[in-house]
Amino acid sequence: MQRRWDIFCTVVDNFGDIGVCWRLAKQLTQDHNQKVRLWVDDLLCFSCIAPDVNAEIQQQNVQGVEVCHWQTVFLDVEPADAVIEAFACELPDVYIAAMVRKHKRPVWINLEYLSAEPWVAQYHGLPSPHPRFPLSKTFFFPGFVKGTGGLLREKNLLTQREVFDGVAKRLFLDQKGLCECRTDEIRIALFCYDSAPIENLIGLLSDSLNPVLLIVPQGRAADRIVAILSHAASPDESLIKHKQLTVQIVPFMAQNDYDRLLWSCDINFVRGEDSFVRAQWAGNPFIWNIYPQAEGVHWKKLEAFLDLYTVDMPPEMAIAVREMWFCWNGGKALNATVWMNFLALRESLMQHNKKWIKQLLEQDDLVSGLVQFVENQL
Ligand SMILES: Cc1cn([C@H]2C[C@H](O)[C@@H](COP(=O)(O)OP(=O)(O)O[C@H]3O[C@@H](C)[C@H](O)[C@@H](O)[C@H]3O)O2)c(=O)[nH]c1=O
Repeated sequence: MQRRWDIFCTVVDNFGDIGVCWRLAKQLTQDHNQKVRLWVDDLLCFSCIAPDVNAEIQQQNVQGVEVCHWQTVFLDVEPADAVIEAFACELPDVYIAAMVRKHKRPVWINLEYLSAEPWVAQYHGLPSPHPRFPLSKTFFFPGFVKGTGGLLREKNLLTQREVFDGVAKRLFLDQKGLCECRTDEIRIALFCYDSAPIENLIGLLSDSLNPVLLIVPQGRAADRIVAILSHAASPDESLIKHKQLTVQIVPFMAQNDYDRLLWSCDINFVRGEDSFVRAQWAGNPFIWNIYPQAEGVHWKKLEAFLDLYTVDMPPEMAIAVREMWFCWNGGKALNATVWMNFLALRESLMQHNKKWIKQLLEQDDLVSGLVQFVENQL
């Protein structure tokens, strides 16, 4: 049944908050024929991942989703049937009061951050009564195992990814002005935080046995690489060659194109939450730079994911993956042995990732779970 949804998103930092909400809004609209309003407080950040969004327009229709600028003074609007507050952002009081006044109370969901920690399945689906209003919201926890809310996955994602290999891939690379790949060249996409040991990686890739093409979206990591390789920079600074390494700095891409970039590369360095999940659906070897949190809380999350992801790997393979990820997150120095051991696993990781995807497919995707949950409540 077609329901109306309001999704509220505050951009804390980076692109992950709006990245997740935008996918969620699109999937509700396109895969489930729902009517979605997406309230975002930072349209400029949004327009980086969705160039169709005009940061100057307060209310606009983008790919079937009604995009609204969430401003401090919130107008009295009619709440939808289902309301999602993303990542515990606080709904405006005036909106909550309108929810209370509705004859049929909306289903209120707090969509949480993704974690592989075992407690997630226990907390997923728990209600939380509001301290001031006679309403209750439900915690929805995305996750990797049964009993959690699952992961964002469009209905036709894996089919699209399969048919992409071949002509479509070449066309995409061409369109994006990405260098022609030599047969022995390793193509790597790099998206990471400042804390990652980029200097070490650049050194290792420069001395690589094979030529390497490193594709880096504009941003702080790209700036650092330009600084590191300043002696080798070409006049336009978008293509830098140093020994075996070619660095190509590319404009930040629309989200759909970024997916295609992940499908096109031999190895994907990803970060945060959304690109991390997309790298898993891409199926190529990937290395996760986890969002660093105070007091090292993120290490537990990293371990929890690695426990799930490596459990079926032969021990040497599990060790090599753990070592690489540990070093990439600053646990210890990244050296040639760690990198070479990881690189040697490329083929076996492709095979492993096929099994991993199969395992992930055993659970419903996040949006199907949300739609089902809302239908059961209304
Ligand atoms: C590199 C690139 C990314 N993207 C998209 C993919 C994702 O939707 C988004 C990046 O989001 P993430 O991978 O999650 O990384 P992030 O670091 O940008 O976001 C983070 O934000 C913090 C506030 C959260 O606490 C983190 O958990 C995480 O979500 O940007 C593009 O659309 N084009 C690009 O060129």
